[in-house]
Amino acid sequence: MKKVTLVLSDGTRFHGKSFGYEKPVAGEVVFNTAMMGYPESLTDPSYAGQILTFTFPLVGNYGVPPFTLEANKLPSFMESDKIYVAAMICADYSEEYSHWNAVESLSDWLKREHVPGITGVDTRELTKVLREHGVMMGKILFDDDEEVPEADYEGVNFVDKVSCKEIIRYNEGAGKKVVLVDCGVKANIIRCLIERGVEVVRVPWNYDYTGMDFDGLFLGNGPGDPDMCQEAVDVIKKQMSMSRKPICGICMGNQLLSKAAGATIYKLKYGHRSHNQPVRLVGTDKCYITSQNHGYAVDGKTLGSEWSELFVNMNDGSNEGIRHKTNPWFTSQFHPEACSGPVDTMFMFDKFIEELNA
Ligand SMILES: NC(=O)CC[C@H](N)C(=O)O
Repeated sequence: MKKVTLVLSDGTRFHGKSFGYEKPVAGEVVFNTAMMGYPESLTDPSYAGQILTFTFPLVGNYGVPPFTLEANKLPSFMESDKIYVAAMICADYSEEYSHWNAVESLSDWLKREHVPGITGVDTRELTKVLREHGVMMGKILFDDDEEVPEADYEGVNFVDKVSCKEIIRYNEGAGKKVVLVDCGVKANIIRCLIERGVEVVRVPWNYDYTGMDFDGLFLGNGPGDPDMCQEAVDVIKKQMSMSRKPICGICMGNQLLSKAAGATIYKLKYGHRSHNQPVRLVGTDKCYITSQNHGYAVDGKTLGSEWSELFVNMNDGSNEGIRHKTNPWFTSQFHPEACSGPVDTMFMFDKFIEELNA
């Protein structure tokens, strides 16, 4: 295994060994504390532009599932059609694997998709650095004097890079029609809607759907800074001024609806990326354990007077969703579709379908 170095923007260096594709890359270095789910995380388009550190030490031991498509054309085991992270980092890569659906090793997959992977890194120390300093840009170098393509995270419109370019329809003629705004949507969000018997019309992130014939609007997840997506916010505002059709949003969807509701966005120090984020349903003592992957947050205090917070994070008090006081418009910052992670908040989809049929 070739030696490789991660250099953070503050100059901190971490050394490890390469087990993926060998090319220098740069990206925002983030960490996820989940214990499993690397096929789903690596293919989650919300990680575009980021170097993902897995804090759970052992990675690769259950291999990689095949890229097969279901009848509805969604990938059976992945969250999209390819790996979106710029690179991945772990402490102890296992080339040996065992799992009922594994067809290749993580190393072979990364190499085939031209994505670097580093093992042997002290990921506890790296995570401490990121927690204390906040997330930072980083470079992965195979030789010390290597030229790395320049990369930025802030100020880049990653959504435009990963969104579909044309309308895609699922479950045509099924019944109620849902417009799904694709900011980089995960497959399981689409699957959760299809399973509930609706037709899904997936549109590009900046598409003006307000003139279309549909019953409800769904705003999906996506990478990068929501402030880069003003075009999407303007269409949401237009839609809200025209009708009170149900609207639901997840993650980036929460941020975009909140912006349309007048709220401002700020960057979290090191984000929420894990399977065990506790959120409280506002006005109750009910707490849910949720799957999350986000670096930005809604400032709940800046929401318009017609809106209130729906969920708050029990670790840091940050916003985890909003609701309109009279119209069926609501969101979550967490991922009710899981994939991977706990499925305790699937009721978000049921609630949306209930509103469609109300
Ligand atoms: N998963 C998402 O939709 C993430 C939203 C946004 N890119 C953030 O980091 O906050």
